Amino acid sequence: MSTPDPRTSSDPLAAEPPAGGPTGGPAVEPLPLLRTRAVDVIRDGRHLLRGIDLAIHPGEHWALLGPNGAGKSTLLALLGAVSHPTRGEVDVLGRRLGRVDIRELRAHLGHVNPRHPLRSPLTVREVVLTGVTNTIEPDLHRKPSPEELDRAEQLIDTLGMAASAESAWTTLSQGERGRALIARALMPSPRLLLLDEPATGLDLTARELLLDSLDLLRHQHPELASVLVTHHLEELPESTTHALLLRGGETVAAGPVDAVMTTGLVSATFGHPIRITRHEGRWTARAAARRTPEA
Ligand SMILES: Nc1ncnc2c1ncn2[C@@H]1O[C@H](COP(=O)(O)OP(=O)(O)OP(=O)(O)O)[C@@H](O)[C@H]1O
Repeated sequence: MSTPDPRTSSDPLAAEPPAGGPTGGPAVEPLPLLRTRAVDVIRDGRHLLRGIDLAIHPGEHWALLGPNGAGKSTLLALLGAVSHPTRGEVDVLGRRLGRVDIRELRAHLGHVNPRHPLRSPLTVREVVLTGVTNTIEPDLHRKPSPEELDRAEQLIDTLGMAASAESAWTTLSQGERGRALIARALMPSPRLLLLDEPATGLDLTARELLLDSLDLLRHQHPELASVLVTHHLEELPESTTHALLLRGGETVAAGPVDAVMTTGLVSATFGHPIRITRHEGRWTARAAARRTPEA
């Protein structure tokens, strides 16, 4: 099979987006990196997802929000080519799930699993370098190239881990591990980064460092797209562009973040009156007062 020319190909697996605009002919709407159409997931006779339609383009940063059991992890598993839909279509990087080797697809996705099963005392740098081979332990038969070492250093710096590059994994805090895992997931230059509740269990400083790092990363890599799953609006980086609200396996709303993250739609999603405010780019959610306390 011949390799498509990344300068002319519209293949989202290609390293660069197709040319367009003033120097490359008429601007073309980039192909979505992820697309789902009328997706249902049924397991053990239960509808876990129903009628999910979604398109995620380069440069978009989606929040996937919903209460416990809404189907967020089930949807992320489809987007990460980890599982297949029961009905409907899922295109990941232009490839239809069910028609391609999903292991090949996964190599182009940065999937951050907060339950990374590493037990040995590798350093942060060594853990980040395992992203090249997407293995838990280093491949002892393979020496990292100077370019890979440089990239690891840059990512460690972007994720705010330069001072801990030599620290052993086993001694890291949960927040430090989270940031190291994002750097690891970015080693193969994925077009898409999937983050499953990256801020869960972090203290305030660790959460803010993580969110700052994500903002910086998105600024430095404008073509990257991402999907971040959370229950908490406070855990969303300022650079979030879009949101999908899920309840009971169905979409409540999906689209640009300011149109979706509203008091009415978030309240409907969580089944509770919740007041949303956005201040200096970040969101807060508070239960709306249902009655005035008696004097
Ligand atoms: N293999 C399965 N068979 C049957 N039910 C399942 C299966 N996997 C998940 N579920 C159920 O599907 C529903 C959605 O689960 P999912 O983990 O996707 O939700 P979630 O939004 O990620 O929840 P949480 O916020 O609690 O992590 C849950 O009720 C869960 O119990």
